[in-house]
Amino acid sequence: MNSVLEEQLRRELEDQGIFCDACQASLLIRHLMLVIDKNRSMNLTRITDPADAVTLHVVDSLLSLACSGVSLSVGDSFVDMGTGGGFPGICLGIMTGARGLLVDSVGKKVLAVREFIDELGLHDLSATKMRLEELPLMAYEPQDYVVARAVAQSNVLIEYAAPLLKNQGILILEKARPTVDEFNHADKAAQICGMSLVSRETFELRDALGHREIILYRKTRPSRITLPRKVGVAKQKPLGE
Ligand SMILES: C[S@@+](CC[C@H](N)C(=O)[O-])C[C@H]1O[C@@H](n2cnc3c(N)ncnc32)[C@H](O)[C@@H]1O
Repeated sequence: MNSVLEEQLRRELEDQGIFCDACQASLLIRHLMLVIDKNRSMNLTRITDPADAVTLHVVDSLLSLACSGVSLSVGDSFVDMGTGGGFPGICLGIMTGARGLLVDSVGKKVLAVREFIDELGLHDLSATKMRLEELPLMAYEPQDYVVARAVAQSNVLIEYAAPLLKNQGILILEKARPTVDEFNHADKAAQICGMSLVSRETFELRDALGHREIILYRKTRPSRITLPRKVGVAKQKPLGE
């Protein structure tokens, strides 16, 4: 079963221009199977058909690696904001060897992600239970990359990410179909938070399973406001709206 899924995964990633070796494919599918298994006792995903989950979770989590503005690799650091069952953080860690901190406010999800990390032997990844607004107040080093998939509107994510990134650090947003309004709000929030748009690339998942956009922002200057704002304010009074 796993070997069929590994082949499917490698083929679909290759179609997106992403090379995945046999060892990486094996780890990525083992993570997916751990998620599907854990999903029997807690809510991590609605997608439980393994072949669909390969596309909609694993391939989807890795599309940013096809973007020319992303060169995440060993020695780089990243934060996965709102990791859920480890998407995209565990997938990116397996594919790149980068040092990742996977963050979620739900303790049960973080415990599950820690189990997955231990089981897969991913020593460069760790998971912590925290609100994203509180993360910059902890003594974490400024990050090379911050990523988020399916967590909040782009302007909110830009506000969460700005104080986590080092100068020239990159924010990777994975979106289905952002509206013109969402994009305009993000643009204004980026100006306030000291971020600049780098690129916006579109991808199609196999068999019309989904249209995706990977939007990159770069931290280029200090924020015009003090960040982070208090917990909850980013969503209650979103920047740029
Ligand atoms: C829809 S899930 C997506 C999970 C995962 N990124 C994925 O693509 O499967 C959104 C996750 O973000 C987390 N989240 C949302 N807002 C958060 C915040 N302010 N701080 C920490 N985690 C947050 C939620 O607990 C949830 O696990």
